[in-house]
Amino acid sequence: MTTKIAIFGVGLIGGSLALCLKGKPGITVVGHAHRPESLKRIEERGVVDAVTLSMEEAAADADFIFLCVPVGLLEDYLQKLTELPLKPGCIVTDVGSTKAAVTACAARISRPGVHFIGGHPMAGSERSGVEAASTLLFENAFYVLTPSPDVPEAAYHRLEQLLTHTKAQIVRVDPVMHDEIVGAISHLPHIIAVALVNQVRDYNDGNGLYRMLAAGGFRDITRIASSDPVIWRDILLSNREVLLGLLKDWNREIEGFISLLEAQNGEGIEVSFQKANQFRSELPERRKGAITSLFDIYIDVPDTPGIIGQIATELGLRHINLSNMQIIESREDVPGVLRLSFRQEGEMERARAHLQSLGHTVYV
Ligand SMILES: NC(=O)C1=CN([C@@H]2O[C@H](COP(=O)(O)OP(=O)(O)OC[C@H]3O[C@@H](n4cnc5c(N)ncnc54)[C@H](O)[C@@H]3O)[C@@H](O)[C@H]2O)C=CC1
Ligand SMILES: O=C(O)C(=O)Cc1ccc(O)cc1
Repeated sequence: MTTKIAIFGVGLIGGSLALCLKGKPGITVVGHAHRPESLKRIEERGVVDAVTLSMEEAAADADFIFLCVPVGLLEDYLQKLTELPLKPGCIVTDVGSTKAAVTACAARISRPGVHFIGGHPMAGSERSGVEAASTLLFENAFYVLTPSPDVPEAAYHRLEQLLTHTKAQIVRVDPVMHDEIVGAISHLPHIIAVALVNQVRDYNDGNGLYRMLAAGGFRDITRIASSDPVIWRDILLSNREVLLGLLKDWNREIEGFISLLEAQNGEGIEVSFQKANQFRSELPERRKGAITSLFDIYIDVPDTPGIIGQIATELGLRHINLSNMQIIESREDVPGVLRLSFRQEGEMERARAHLQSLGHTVYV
């Protein structure tokens, strides 16, 4: 007997889930595309066993249905599913970045024999589309599930069991609490990154040096501002109430700094930095959280023409995916330091071993 998985919205997250499940014993993955161009891209990327433009065909006899579309479309998709014949016992889940609204909607339109369990794999990237999908995306990440009290334990465990293929760690959280916490650690930082980039963009209109000198650290801390505008528009609108409260608190934090600076209160500034430093040192070491960290290594590079290209080629020949590279120090009189960033720890380890075998000094 095969287990049929239907994935609606085969983009970054849907495509990555498909890759985790496709080819596993007894599993068939069918993707749903909302337009012919998407269907072609999904076929070309080969992440599913079959892909269709028909919602009915995708949902028919599915044991699990994953809704992986932008948050603003989730309720629409749930509604459309209620109009289709679904297999008795079917589990419907989603991957949206907010959980309160979709869980409430599912409760309103629930029907006997079909179980909705909200989900949020807390891993991703600023990229989108099926081309960016990866089998490794969820490895070691947290995967939040938000079942309502009326979901049978057996259904919850079936989903939990299926998700072991993602190698993520499942965490059960109340949907409202999910939105409050993820609002603070993911959605608010997103707004701050975007606001910061736009502030500097405005300054740059008057002086192009801003953009030129913003390489490196500024680019890193604002990476998430390059994310898909539609995906993030929907997240913000869906978590609006929580975010309005968080932004008021944020204003208070910033007002605090304004007061400290106006009063030239060095001691107060130091106390604020110390408190942040202390709390930050207590954050889990885990490398995968709501905002993805890159895995970095540093190597000394002699001041030899073409050396950077050689290193990139060496990694490319071994199919090691480099996410970013940056020269940290490059002066004629000192050797440079090159930072190489990888999305996966495994890639970083392979790069480190290979570059060491070529005689480079590598620091982590
Ligand atoms: N991007 C990320 O890092 C993460 C995203 N999520 C959530 O996952 C869901 C999907 O996000 P991604 O995979 O990043 O986005 P994506 O843009 O890569 O994929 C979205 C998919 O939905 C499809 N879609 C279906 N109907 C659509 C319509 N009418 N308009 C636009 N697209 C339509 C698109 O064709 C595409 O395949 C969102 O709900 C998002 O909040 C959750 C965790 C991480
Ligand atoms: O690019 C990053 O680091 C992200 O922040 C990815 C991300 C986007 C949305 C989520 O709900 C969870 C993770």
